[in-house]
Amino acid sequence: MLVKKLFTLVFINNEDQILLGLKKRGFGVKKWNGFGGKVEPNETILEAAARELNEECCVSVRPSDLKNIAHLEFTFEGQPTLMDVRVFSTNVFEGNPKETEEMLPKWFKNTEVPFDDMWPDDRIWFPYMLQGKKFFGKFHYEGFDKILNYKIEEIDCMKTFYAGRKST
Ligand SMILES: Nc1[nH]c(=O)nc2c1ncn2[C@H]1C[C@H](O)[C@@H](COP(=O)(O)OP(=O)(O)OP(=O)(O)O)O1
Repeated sequence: MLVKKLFTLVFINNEDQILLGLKKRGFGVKKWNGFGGKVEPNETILEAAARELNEECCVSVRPSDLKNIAHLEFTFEGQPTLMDVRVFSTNVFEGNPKETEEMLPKWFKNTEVPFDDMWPDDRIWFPYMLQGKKFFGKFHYEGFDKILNYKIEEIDCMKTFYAGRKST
């Protein structure tokens, strides 16, 4: 049986730019990605998303300004963990992104996202996000570089999507 672990992933948008961070250590090291991490037992998912963003690049958002735009699931061949990732975005934020021990933040034009240095799945689902669509994606990996199979679908309403799931 798969053990689900809940994560957040936050993207900050500013006109035609998106804020990404180069992960300096741990899971996904040397890859550009949004900001996020595990949800602690004493916080809501939105609080966790805002906290991780602030810890990783010193940008502040109000949890209520975060829009849930997608849900992603990642599994790895031969491993019992399912990474359950809630994806959020917002263009309402405060502060200039600053480098931290975990992340080096940088603004990228929406047309110049560095897919060669990101998770391979990002190339598949970023176009949905950049077009303002809501979506669900499910990716099964061999190791961390090869996608064995995947599924992606557009969603009308995230609330309805979560209501139809057994948990989270
Ligand atoms: N295949 C993938 N594609 C993607 O775009 N983002 C992924 C991904 N797999 C994981 N992520 C994201 C989800 C989450 O935001 C982040 C992983 O979180 P971390 O391991 O950095 O968590 P924490 O910051 O809580 O960890 P520690 O502080 O090191 O305990 O990477």
